[in-house]
Formats: sequence, C-alpha cells, structure tokens
Amino acid sequence: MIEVRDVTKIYSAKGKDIVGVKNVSLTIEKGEIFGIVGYSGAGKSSLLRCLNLLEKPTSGEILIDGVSITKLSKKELREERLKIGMIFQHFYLISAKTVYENIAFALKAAGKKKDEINHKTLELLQMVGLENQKDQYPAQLSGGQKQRVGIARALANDPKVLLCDEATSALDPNTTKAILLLLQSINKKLGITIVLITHEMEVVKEICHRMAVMQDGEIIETGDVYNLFAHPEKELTKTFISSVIQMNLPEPLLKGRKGVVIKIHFKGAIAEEAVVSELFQNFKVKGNILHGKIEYIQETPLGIFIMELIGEEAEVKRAIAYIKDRIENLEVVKQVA
Ligand SMILES: Nc1ncnc2c1ncn2[C@@H]1O[C@H](COP(=O)(O)OP(=O)(O)OP(=O)(O)O)[C@@H](O)[C@H]1O
Repeated sequence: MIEVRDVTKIYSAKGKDIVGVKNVSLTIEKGEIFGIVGYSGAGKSSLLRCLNLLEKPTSGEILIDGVSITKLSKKELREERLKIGMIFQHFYLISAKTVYENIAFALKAAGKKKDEINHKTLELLQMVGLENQKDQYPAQLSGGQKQRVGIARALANDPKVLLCDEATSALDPNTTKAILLLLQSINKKLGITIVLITHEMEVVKEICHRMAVMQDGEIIETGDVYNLFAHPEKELTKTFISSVIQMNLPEPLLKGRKGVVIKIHFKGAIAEEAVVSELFQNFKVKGNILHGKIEYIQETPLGIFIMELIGEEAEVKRAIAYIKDRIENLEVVKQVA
C-alpha cells in the first residue's frame, strides 16, 4: 500500500517558487492499477517522482507498506528503491547494450550473481515476449519492443510497485493496447501495484481500477474508474471522459427540440436490457433516440442514451418517473424543457 500524506513539492527556479504538487493525500491499495490523469503541467510527473523520491517532497510524508520513505537514510533509500520499478515515455535504454544486457544490467547493479542474472534475464525476456530479440540493440527495435525491454528491466529486482511515466504516450494505438495488456497481465500474475500517469483517458479506461484527476498540483477528484465514468463531478473530469465517451449532444442538435431531452446512464448488466423499448410500450410518448451507445469500462457495460420524449407533459413526467423508479441503477441526468 502506498500512502501519500499531505505532500507538497515546490520548485525554485530563477528566484521564483513553482508549485509542482500541492497538499496531495492519497492511498493506493496493494495490487491495484491506479491512474493519475491531468493536462500538461498539472503535476503528475512531480507526484509520481515523489513516490520513489526522484523528487524530494518539500513537505509531507510517503509510506510504502508502512515504511516512511521520506525518512530513510541514503543507504536505506537505495535498498527501498529496488522495490520500486519505473518505466518512461522515452524508454531510456542503453544504446550500446543488447536487449539481454540492458535487462541483466539492472540485476548486476543490484549485486546479483552471474547464474541468477542469466536465469532471471531469460525469464523476464520470456515474460515480455522478447526471447527472439535478446541479442538486438535498441536501435533495431520498434517503440513497443523498446518499452517491453523497459518493463523487463523495471521488473528485474521483483519490485512491489511499478511506476509508469506516460509509458504509452510515444506509441501508436495498437502498440499502446498491447503494452497495456502486458501491464495488466503483469499486475494479475505478480500482484504488483501499478501507478501510471497519463494524459490519455483511453489508458485509464482500459486498465485502471481507480484514478485521480490532477489540476494545478492538486487532486480534484478521485475514485473507482467505473463510477467516475458514470458520475463524474468535476468539469475537468467530464472533459477527460468525453474524450473517450461521447457524453453530450452537440448544441445544434439540442436546439429547437420540442420535447424533453433526457440523458440516461445504464449501469452494469442493465445496459444490455431493452429498457427503452419497454418505455414506449407502456406510455403514450414518442421518442427520438438522439444518441445511444454501450461502452465497456474494462468488463462492465455502461450504456449512454440521449433521447427526446414527446407527448403530453403529464405523460412524459410519468414516463420519466417510471424509468427512475423501475431500475435502481438507472439515472436520468438531464432534463431540458
Ligand atoms: N525541475 C523543475 N523545476 C522547476 N519547475 C518544475 C520542475 N519540474 C516541474 N516543474 C513545474 O511543476 C509544474 C508541474 O509539472 P509536472 O511536470 O509535474 O506536470 P505534468 O502534469 O507531469 O506535466 P507534463 O505531462 O507536461 O510533464 C509545472 O508548472 C512545471 O513547470
């Protein structure tokens, strides 16, 4: 478990104070994949780098499995850092070393013996699917393959935590998907806690269990990914979510509507039921479906329907009440007269 307690990071540049992270408190559970999203400059990298003390917080405390890493001596911190792997957007591989040597280097640096280094390196190569590229140099690899080397190297010393700094931002969508699947399988297989920062909501939607949204150094919203997608509160969270899920109708489509426009989120299995057709059977209302989609947040469906209900006012009201009453986890989120 990672506990971030009231952490602030202030940089000094040219005599000016720049706030990187502001009073952030956060708990990341053991074995979860936790995503931190925000625009450029929001403080994501600063916060992530505080987690392994690549940046020393100006104030506050960070505990990993109960050990306050902000209070460790240099020697203790060096040992603790071995338990925290990190991967980067631009990979940072050693260009003069082969794939095998890049991974083995991390084990050598930790003082492992030759036999153990060989055994572990081969095991890691297999885990990331690079057995056949072991003698190639980074320049001969694709971006996805380079990131696989980065992941193998980060896992060399069996860390408890893997920090991912925009790990897929330099990759194309297909390669991104493959790397995310690899991270997900590593999380399941090894039970390792993964903290990733990204500006791409798709990444969060694909693999994160929980997430936090950062703005101006602060965490403005946090929670379970599915629930935040279904009920985002903050405008910035809504903006991020709308980059992967169409949540609103374009203004011109709303203009001139005579009926009541409602937006419904169907949560969980209910998304697959024929709720909307039942509505039209039971009430004297006509409906225009303006937008309808079922998204999958990992395995769980989230249905989004925007429709216009046309009919006598009282009947439309009854129809809306019927939807609200009948299904507990169905919500009318917007009514426009
Ligand atoms: N070494 C540094 N010295 C001075 N200011 C810094 C330093 N690192 C970050 N900052 C500042 O701290 C703030 C947060 O930056 P940070 O890089 O953590 O944000 P970010 O959300 O990761 O953005 P990006 O995705 O662009 O890296 C910014 O205003 C940035 O200019």
